[in-house]
Amino acid sequence: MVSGDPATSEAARRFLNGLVERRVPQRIRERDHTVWRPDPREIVDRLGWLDAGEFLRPNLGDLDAFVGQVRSEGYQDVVLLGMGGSCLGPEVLRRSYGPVDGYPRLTMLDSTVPGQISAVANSIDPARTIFIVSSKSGGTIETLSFYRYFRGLADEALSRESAGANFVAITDEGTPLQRLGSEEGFRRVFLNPADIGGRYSVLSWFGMVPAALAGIDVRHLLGSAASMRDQCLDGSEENPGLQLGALLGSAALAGRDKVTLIAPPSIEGFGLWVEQMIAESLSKEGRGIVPVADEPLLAPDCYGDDRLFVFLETPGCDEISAAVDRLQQEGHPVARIPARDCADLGAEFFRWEYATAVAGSILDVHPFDQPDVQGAKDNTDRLLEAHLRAGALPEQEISGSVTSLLRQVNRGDYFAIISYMPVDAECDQLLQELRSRVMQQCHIATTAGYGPRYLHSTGQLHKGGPATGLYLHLTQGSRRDLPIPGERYGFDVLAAAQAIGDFEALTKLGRRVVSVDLGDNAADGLRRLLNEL
Ligand SMILES: O=P(O)(O)OC[C@H]1O[C@H](O)[C@H](O)[C@@H](O)[C@@H]1O
Repeated sequence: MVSGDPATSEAARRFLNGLVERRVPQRIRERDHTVWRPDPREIVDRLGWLDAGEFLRPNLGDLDAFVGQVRSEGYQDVVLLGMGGSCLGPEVLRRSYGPVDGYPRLTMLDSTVPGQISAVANSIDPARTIFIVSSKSGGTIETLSFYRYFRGLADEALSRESAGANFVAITDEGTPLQRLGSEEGFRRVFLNPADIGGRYSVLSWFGMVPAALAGIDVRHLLGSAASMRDQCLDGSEENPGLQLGALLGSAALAGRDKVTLIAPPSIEGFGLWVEQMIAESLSKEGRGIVPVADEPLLAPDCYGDDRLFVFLETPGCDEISAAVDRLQQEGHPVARIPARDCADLGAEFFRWEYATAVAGSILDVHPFDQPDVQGAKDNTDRLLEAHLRAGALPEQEISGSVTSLLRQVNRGDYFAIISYMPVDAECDQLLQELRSRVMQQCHIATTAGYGPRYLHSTGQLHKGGPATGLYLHLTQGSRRDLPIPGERYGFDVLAAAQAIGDFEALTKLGRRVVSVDLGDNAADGLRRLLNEL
């Protein structure tokens, strides 16, 4: 199962035996909540992902008809408005499959930063775009604000009466979004089974509606997931989800709590989804696993002994395979999962969902809740109220420097860059350089996330996981605002309230965090930071 480090391999084998002896696969199949907790709450009503494909299969004809109708009406674009579990799965599919001839182009919006919203708005014709408003709870502030903004654009381009046809919702029954959908004339509201949690929802309507609209073969995805599900029903040591879960859990207990996913470029977006799956499911109560995704792949001596590498190995990724071989030769534990690019994505989604649930049982953490995400949301609400009262937000505290942060590094720490700015290829490249420098100089794991996306993913880890994080919080001062129809604040204020709110949450917990304002030009600001190192 794992090469490079016999101790990690031996421990995983032992835990795997123990799981089989305790009949864990059979008990998961029977929805036995005692696999995780004596209390069934937020467990028995969160295991619907085990059967998501079964729920969808009889509805696929209906989905085909829906997609056929949209295509026949000549829509050019589909924009998915959603956060966290409601958009990361579709984002992996979008990046992995790319545009499909004859189908609308799929775009994702999960940022409140005005520049990002304008970039999406400028790239589409709202009259010829289907907007998918996607939210399990139906009450997520970002998603509903995006809706208001784009509904405003569509109303202007069409008319208030007809623009509803450009909107589709995916949500649970009885949510505010379901009501909004029927009151405001949406083309369709897809109701998802309530027992599927947000981050476990990619193989349900949440993933399959955007995928089908973008021309992705959802039958193939579900078929691939079903074959993995069948293998995960197996009560023996051959169960692939059980094997990965045993490895993740046992390695973390032995101090290898930085699970580093290495994926080939063809499916590299998969890391974004795994990051949320692990961070929100397994990092709480002061312990857990730190997911490391999309990190630069460097020489073996840049890594500490707190790593477990999992390599999704696809044919033809020879350079990456050679670098992974070197890690293994130097004694780093590496698990290799053979994959066939997009063809196996359905199976990998299911394998990691299952393995995460198993690892939760080993680590004695509740894998279906996210108790520390709420704190930053409460801070945001409080700051927005303060803004309404006083007409301004408190200033973002600018504190310390990247070098002062790195002086505090201890063995086993991780360095997390959290940045509130539009996603941009040049900045992505500079952020990767920053991560490389930190890895080379300090030999610690690094992560990078854009705000507010990370709040719905690694935000749980930052606040609820082990206190081993060093946080570089990057903002961009104030920019041109973009109004949110019906609100007394705009997106710039919302994004700033989220940035300040999370900074305050981290500070209050005594986390090591510095905040740096990158100035008007984010790329120049990042280059200044690089010069400091
Ligand atoms: O789908 P929604 O209800 O809008 O939730 C979106 C996201 O919100 C929260 O931050 C949760 O921590 C995430 O797990 C969830 O995916």
